[in-house]
Amino acid sequence: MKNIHVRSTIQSYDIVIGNHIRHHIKDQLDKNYSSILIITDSNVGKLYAQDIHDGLNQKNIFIEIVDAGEQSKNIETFYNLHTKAIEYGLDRQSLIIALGGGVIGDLAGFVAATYMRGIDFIQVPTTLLAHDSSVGGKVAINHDKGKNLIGSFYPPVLVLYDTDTLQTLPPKEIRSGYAELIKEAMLSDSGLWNKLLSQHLDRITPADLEQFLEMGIKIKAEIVQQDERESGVRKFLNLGHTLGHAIEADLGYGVLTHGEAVAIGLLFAFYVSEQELQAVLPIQELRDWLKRNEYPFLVNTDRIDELIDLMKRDKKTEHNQIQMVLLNKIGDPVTHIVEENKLKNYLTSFVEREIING
Ligand SMILES: NC(=O)c1ccc[n+]([C@@H]2O[C@H](COP(=O)([O-])OP(=O)(O)OC[C@H]3O[C@@H](n4cnc5c(N)ncnc54)[C@H](O)[C@@H]3O)[C@@H](O)[C@H]2O)c1
Ligand SMILES: O=C(O)C(=O)C[C@@H](O)[C@H](O)[C@H](O)COP(=O)(O)O
Ligand SMILES: [Zn+2]
Repeated sequence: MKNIHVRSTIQSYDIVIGNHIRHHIKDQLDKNYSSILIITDSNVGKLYAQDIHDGLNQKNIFIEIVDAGEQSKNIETFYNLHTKAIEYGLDRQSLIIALGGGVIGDLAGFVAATYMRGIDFIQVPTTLLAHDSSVGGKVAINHDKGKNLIGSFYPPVLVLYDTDTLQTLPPKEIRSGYAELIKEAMLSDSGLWNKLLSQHLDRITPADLEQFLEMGIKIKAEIVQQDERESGVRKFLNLGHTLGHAIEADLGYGVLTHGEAVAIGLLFAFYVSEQELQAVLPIQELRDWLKRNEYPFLVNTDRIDELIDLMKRDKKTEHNQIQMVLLNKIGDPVTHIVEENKLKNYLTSFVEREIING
């Protein structure tokens, strides 16, 4: 079992990583909660909700199951969960457990952040992608006009990462989580980039995945500890997301996974870095790796204007100026204002080069 401590100005917490630790969640609680609401989704609930329930070994445990998928990160599901919390009689000494991937972590975390102005919550991540989403305290739901536009910074009291649950994760979701690992690798000079790109996802071992997941968590934790509320270096964690989020909203939430959309965004960030910063980057290596590993290159090619509008609504936009995270080289990110007309030209030629002719 490994323990990574995350310092927070709001609420510091531990990330406990281990195999089969979901059965022993009670050992990690340092409070006596009046009641516990486990929020999970229709896939994860079937597999792991009972284990968590039994591992808690107390009275007043409730389970709420939402439909699996990105569409559940919406205002209606959020409201319904509040209704359930009220009906179950949750009070300020109650706990919410987010059991699932990033959708559940973001959704249940935002319910916890807002129920009675905030009650404790624990992240029990079950996807590879959640090495990113369960750390750092960003919780949110989507709006039709953009990703995560309604949310808060609200850290969990604990992250309990049972890596055994990754065994049941479909290959598509491994691919999705791996894209966020590649993002973290681009931000760091830890050697993770070479390690990740030397793998093929069909042949990756659980031990390798666990090692990468831990490295990803450490890179993320290091950044959020320096800038919890994203006024500076935390923006780097948004590498690939200016376009990635726009693609997700434009295609309709859930058409691509978050990681698949971010992967396209990462390639675009390389492309814009070459144009704007004259950076020399391993763009060919990334493109080839993504193709070899069957990442879908899907963008509505006739909706460039709509994509630019969505990119303008990105949370990094200030005074109407679009800000992207670019790279001078691997391990050397910068935030950079990209003028709108130039961005439109870059996106048009990127789409022609990578999506239409790719
Ligand atoms: N808060 C943050 O800092 C942050 C960071 C990155 C991403 N995100 C958000 O995370 C979300 C994506 O998270 P995700 O990729 O984990 O998606 P997800 O939660 O939808 O999970 C992906 C799919 O895998 C299934 N699943 C989950 N765990 C499983 C398991 N162990 N076995 C079998 N099936 C399992 C789910 O039911 C779902 O169908 C997006 O909404 C994204 O915006 C948030
Ligand atoms: O933790 C962060 O900060 C990130 O940007 C991590 C991203 O991978 C994640 O998708 C996050 O939810 C995006 O945040 P947003 O503020 O752009 O919605
Ligand atoms: Zn992300």
